[in-house]
Amino acid sequence: MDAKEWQTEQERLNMVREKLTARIDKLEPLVTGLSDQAAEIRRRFWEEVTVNTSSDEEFEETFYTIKQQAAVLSERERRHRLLTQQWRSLNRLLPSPYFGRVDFLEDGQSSSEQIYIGVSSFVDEDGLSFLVYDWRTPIASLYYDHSPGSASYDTPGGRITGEMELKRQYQIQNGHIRNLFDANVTIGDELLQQMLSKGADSQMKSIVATIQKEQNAIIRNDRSRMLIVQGAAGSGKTSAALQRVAYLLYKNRDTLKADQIVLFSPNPIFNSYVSSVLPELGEENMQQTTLQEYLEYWLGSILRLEDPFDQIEYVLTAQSAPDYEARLQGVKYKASEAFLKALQNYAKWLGREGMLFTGIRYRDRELIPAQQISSKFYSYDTSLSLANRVELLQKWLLKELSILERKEREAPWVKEEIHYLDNDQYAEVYGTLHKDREVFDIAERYALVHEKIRNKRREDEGDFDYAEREEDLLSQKIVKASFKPLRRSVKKFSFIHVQGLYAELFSDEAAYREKTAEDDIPALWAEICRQTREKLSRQELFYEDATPYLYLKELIEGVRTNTEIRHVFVDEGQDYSPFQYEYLKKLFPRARMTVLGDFGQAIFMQSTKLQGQDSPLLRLYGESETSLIRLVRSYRSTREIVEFTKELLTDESEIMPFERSGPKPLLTRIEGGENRDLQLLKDIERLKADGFDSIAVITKTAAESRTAFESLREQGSGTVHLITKETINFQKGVMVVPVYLAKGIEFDAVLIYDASPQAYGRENERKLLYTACTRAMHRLHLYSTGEWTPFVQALPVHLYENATD
Ligand SMILES: Nc1ncnc2c1ncn2[C@@H]1O[C@H](COP(=O)(O)OP(=O)(O)OP(=O)(O)O)[C@@H](O)[C@H]1O
Repeated sequence: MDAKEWQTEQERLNMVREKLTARIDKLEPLVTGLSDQAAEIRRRFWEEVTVNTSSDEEFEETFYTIKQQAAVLSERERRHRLLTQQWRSLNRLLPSPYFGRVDFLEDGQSSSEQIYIGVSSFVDEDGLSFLVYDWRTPIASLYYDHSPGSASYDTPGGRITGEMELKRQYQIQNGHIRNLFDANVTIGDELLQQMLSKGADSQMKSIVATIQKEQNAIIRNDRSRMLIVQGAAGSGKTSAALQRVAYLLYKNRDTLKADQIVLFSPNPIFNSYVSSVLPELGEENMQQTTLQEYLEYWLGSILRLEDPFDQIEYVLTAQSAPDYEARLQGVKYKASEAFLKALQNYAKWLGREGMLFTGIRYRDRELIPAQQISSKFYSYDTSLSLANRVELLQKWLLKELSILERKEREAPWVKEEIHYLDNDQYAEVYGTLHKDREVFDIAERYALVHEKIRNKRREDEGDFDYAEREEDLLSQKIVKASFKPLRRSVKKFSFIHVQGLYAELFSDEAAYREKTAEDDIPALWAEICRQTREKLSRQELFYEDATPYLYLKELIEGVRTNTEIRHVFVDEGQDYSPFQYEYLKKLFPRARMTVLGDFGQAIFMQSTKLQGQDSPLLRLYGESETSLIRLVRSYRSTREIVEFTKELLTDESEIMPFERSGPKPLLTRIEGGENRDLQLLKDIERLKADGFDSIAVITKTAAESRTAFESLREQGSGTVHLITKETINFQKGVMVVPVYLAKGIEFDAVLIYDASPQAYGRENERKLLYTACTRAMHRLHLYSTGEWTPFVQALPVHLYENATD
């Protein structure tokens, strides 16, 4: 780039910054002014209105003044919010107003337009000239999708075609151009190189300056009901998902709010890792949750739920347990669409027979026996759905309770209880009576007059018997309070014995076949039944049972839906079962779904394939409503690390490295665990000295993490942190972490604590090792105290270095 061009760019930058500063200066007093005004209105709110309720007119007057004051206040607050937003986005632009430029000559026009692209738009005083375009505007797509030459972009009014004459990228820091690149073929390889060679951070960063074409397609896809992204480790799936949220919020800013978008994340640390991307882009964060959190919310008060981490810990460590094989078969089966169908059939069967109810008990007696509830239930029209009949039943029960409640007022225990009431309760009843008395007095006066006229006393109106009325009211009160929990539990459907109904499914094979019309039953069904029932008898649920249990509960009680949510994002989507997807679809009937995942990292038993003919995800909304985008280029790791990790998988075609070089992965074999730990600590020190400050020692399981952590600490390392499933904040530093908790996260350097055949020997452990190794950005070390895992042994030797060589 010649100096003159650079100079021109710097001058333009100065001009834009001056205008930005001028606008900020102009806005600032308005922002503070409006805020003061709003505060003042709030402070003097009641001074401005005189409350007068002495007559209807005065009351009305007061009402309208309050309303008017509130309207003024809310208008001031709204304007304040808008101006503050503007002011914030201008301030965000100031240090680095844009990162890209394209010169575009639209067909039919005589001159080209220079389009500068930044994190938000900035329009000149004339209200027409865009000094900076928001990266989410249609025209900004040119920058991500095309190289110089013929180019086009889509607008709501149709496609605009033309010629891109220039594409330039900027690195601007505090108002100074640090770098300028003119891109030819793919955008910003150089800029991307620089971004990727930086160290890992405790927080994910936005990638708007270097979004790649395939990623842009994910971000801007707004046609499909279901968008599936199958992308290799480090290919930017999570990044694309977060920029997509920002895009959707921008594009639909009048109709979509951040809390109408929900992201299902793999674990709580991940939440903290990604939480700063959207605020960095000037948007509010969407809702973030884990499926476990959701399940806990609905089932946690009744049952103790196993979480997915305990499940995987069992799968990885309990191989020698006698019930191991059956448990694995159970996990797989309960994740399947076949089981979903079986539950649907079971619900139909229950519509005819077999419902289990819990009788309503009250003060040690059976108030409404289960048998009576059951007879009532099966007396309803069978053409009604199960849930509709349950709703009728609920109404009937509430009515029955009212009748029984009235009867109960006569019970001896109630009279007795009255004596033990405290003063407040008496006072309350007295207050009610007092009100009644006024009414009575008027009635009495009328009666006296009436009597005089007619000259006879009416017989039906006796004197108001306070004592009797008082007692009535008190017993009413006492009984009502004692019936309250019954009503509440009826409202919560506790008259249905869901636990029993779920357990019934697992009684024996013949019964299961009959109730579910299922014929493809796992071989070890008897053992699966025993395990499930035993767990339930302890008021506990396996992780694989939680979603099906909730599903059955909803088939009976009526489906819970959330119609507010418009977009559901599922990250690490390969780790959810087909069953769980069906559930999510039902739960969010008005939402579009974006699922991002990598089948190469499917380390849980209940995984789902994201692509291919047999992918249940393609069927979820039907193929015509579904788009699939594949990402194969890995941006996270160096070429050497990608080449190594890619060979760990059997299907190699799915990852391509990005051209960034570093040392080959280093294999260190050393006798004795203690020596290994010492060596590992030495290596950590060296890595730190090389400037890497996010270093992870990755183990297969949580149990192994704890042992490694203790041992490293004993060897004298005080600065190592242990990451457990309870950890919610992700911080830089040296950490020991089980692989399944490192999902979605990255580190400068990864040290695989034990790469022996004992740790990673079975086929289902291949993906664990792959997932662990793909967390590394710049350095990857593997350690073993004996043999190497067969997955490493099978690698061509030129892919790694040996520490002992
Ligand atoms: N277009 C891009 N420009 C700059 N950096 C990028 C880009 N795409 C991805 N990255 C970087 O690559 C790394 C991996 O991205 P990300 O975590 O989104 O990948 P992923 O596909 O979700 O990975 P995984 O499946 O392994 O969790 C991050 O550091 C991210 O910032």
